[in-house]
Amino acid sequence: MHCLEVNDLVHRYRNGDVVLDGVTLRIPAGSIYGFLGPNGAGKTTTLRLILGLIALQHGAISIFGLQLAAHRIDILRRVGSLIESPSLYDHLTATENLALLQAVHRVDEAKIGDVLDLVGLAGTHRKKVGEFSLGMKQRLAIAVALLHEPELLILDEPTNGLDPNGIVEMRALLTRLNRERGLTIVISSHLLAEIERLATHVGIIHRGRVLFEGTLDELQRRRRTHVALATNDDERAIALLARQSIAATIADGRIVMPAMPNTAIAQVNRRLVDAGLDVHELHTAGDDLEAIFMNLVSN
Ligand SMILES: Nc1ncnc2c1ncn2[C@@H]1O[C@H](COP(=O)(O)OP(=O)(O)OP(=O)(O)O)[C@@H](O)[C@H]1O
Repeated sequence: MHCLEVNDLVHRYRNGDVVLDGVTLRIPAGSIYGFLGPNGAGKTTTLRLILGLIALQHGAISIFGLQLAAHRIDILRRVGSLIESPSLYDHLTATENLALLQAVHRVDEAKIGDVLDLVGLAGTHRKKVGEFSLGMKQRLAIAVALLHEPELLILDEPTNGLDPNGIVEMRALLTRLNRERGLTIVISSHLLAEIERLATHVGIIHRGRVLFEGTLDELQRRRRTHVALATNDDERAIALLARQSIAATIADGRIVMPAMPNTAIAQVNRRLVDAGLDVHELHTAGDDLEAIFMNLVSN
């Protein structure tokens, strides 16, 4: 069952070019869906349309099997989101911030403690949000999004600006929400590495068009691999490899060779070492997001 279906969205900002050009997405219930694309690809615009924050110009959106256009209020009551910067009051504590929204959503007061526990902010007590780290603020923003117990959580680049520790915490939180509460999560990002560690499904958007949609496994299968090598004399190494008919080039300070089986990699290593070279690094690596885009676009 799809929790969210987006069909043929076309969007153009006033006096601007087309920024979404037929975007169709299928987000399975219970998935963590990574919505990937470089800056300016159209991720935020798509998410704004899904949340009814900007007017739909063309196409259709259905959430929980209901058309957004006809059931907007009922649907959005069941959706939590974090898009753009969260509106939090710096001079209030986490509990006080949530208490304001508790009144708006008319949820039980006990829910405040629940969501603070869930995002790991239960111990902040009298600390004002103005004194929070960025990671704590982001987690509080997620607590805000969770207060009314949504079934679908939509997050636009929630790890932007977080340090590595904050990113790890955010990933752990989202995985827990998905596994323990069965929440469907859509998370946008421009970082493949981030999505790879988190998502079950992936949609890749580039210049307003969806280039790929499928499971993470399907994406990995499309990902071309290569062998990366670093030595103390890369030019000599390339010459030695050429003699074995291995086409090697230098990219990003490393020698890059076509993918090969482990036995062939071991043989390359042996030949280089026998020739007196020091091998600092030798491993199989996958394309990065940029290379995946190039591959998808050129296909
Ligand atoms: N309010 C706006 N008015 C005019 N153009 C806009 C507006 N918002 C976004 N755009 C343009 O629409 C295109 C898509 O932007 P969008 O923010 O949806 O992309 P994105 O994938 O979320 O990128 P980023 O990661 O940089 O936020 C960009 O070219 C952007 O300049």
